[in-house]
Amino acid sequence: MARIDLRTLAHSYRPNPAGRADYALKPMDMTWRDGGAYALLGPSGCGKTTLLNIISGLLVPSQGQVLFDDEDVTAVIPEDRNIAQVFQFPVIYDTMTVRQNLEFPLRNRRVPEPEIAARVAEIAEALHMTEDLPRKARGLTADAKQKISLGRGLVRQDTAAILFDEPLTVIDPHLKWQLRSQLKALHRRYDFTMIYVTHDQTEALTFADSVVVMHDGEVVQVGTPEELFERPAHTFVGYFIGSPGMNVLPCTVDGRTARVGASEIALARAYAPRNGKVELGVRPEFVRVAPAGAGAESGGVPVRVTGVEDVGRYRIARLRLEGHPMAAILPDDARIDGDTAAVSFDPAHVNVYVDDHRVEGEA
Ligand SMILES: Nc1ncnc2c1ncn2[C@@H]1O[C@H](COP(=O)(O)OP(=O)(O)OP(=O)(O)O)[C@@H](O)[C@H]1O
Repeated sequence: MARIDLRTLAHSYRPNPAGRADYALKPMDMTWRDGGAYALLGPSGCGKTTLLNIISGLLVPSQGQVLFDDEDVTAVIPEDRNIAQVFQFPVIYDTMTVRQNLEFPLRNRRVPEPEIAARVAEIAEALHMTEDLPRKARGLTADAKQKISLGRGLVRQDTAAILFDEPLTVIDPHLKWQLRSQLKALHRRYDFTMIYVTHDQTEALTFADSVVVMHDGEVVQVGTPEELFERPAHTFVGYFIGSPGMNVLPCTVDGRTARVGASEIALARAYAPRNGKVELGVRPEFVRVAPAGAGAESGGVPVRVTGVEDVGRYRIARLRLEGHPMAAILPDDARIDGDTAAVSFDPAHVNVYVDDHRVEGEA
């Protein structure tokens, strides 16, 4: 497996790109650690597949370099890059047996026969496919066929990295979590460098040690699931991760106080007044809702209650603070009477953003 470095990489599908908006990938520098399990997460059209195809060599970037263990492979064709790629839909040989399908990538590399047999048995066992080995692929379900694709991606030991492009899209939801944990177990066992593309936050957060969040052609944060939750580096990460996403409220800051309209909110750190678009971000999990009137002395600010939704695992209060919509997750025993209430925020979990980027305050 290899470490992958992207140096001032950018890509435009246009022949003569004029400005940033013409780039599907804006200039980026990034390192993918050898043996890392990464999820590449972002909404449709943010550039995930473009980035993956540049790493695999299916696409040559308009600028910058791709390095595998310090070797520049930007101009190297996919076959010579030693990358395994698993796509959304099964890529297998229907007329071959499952065993032959799994053996194929190894035969191609002239791996000795005893090694092929051992490796295929190991991967089939890890994917719970041992009994299917003698069967023709043609007669299998879509799920089983995609498992063969995963197996073909995982079977080689000499790949620089394994790239997965939304590989569980066609898989039955019941099987999804099972396959995800099998992939994770295989990662622990073999230490593959894995990049797993998805637009599904649950899939990303359960699979990866490190999540790379993309938005509009840019990597806006690389972090552990906890970091993305606790300290979203960009307001987009706040919206995109979490359900409901982070509340983002326009404010001004001065010292340890943020002001949203006439309401004052305490901050854990001190901030100099800032120009530009200043906002505070607080997750619905860190908003406490109290009866109206639990006001100034307890740090609460008045809100209007526009609704309470029961989503099964918890209830969500929909509120308006100085006219701005926001949400709070309610503990089981919380009661809301009428259409007004007071909210307070846990200062340690209030983030401040300037022009969408998180800024650090002074201790
Ligand atoms: N071959 C192409 N020619 C021109 N534009 C393209 C091409 N492929 C992708 N794009 C554009 O580049 C941008 C990024 O697309 P990309 O497929 O990389 O996004 P994605 O995050 O993988 O989306 P999805 O999850 O829908 O696959 C989009 O605006 C898309 O329309």
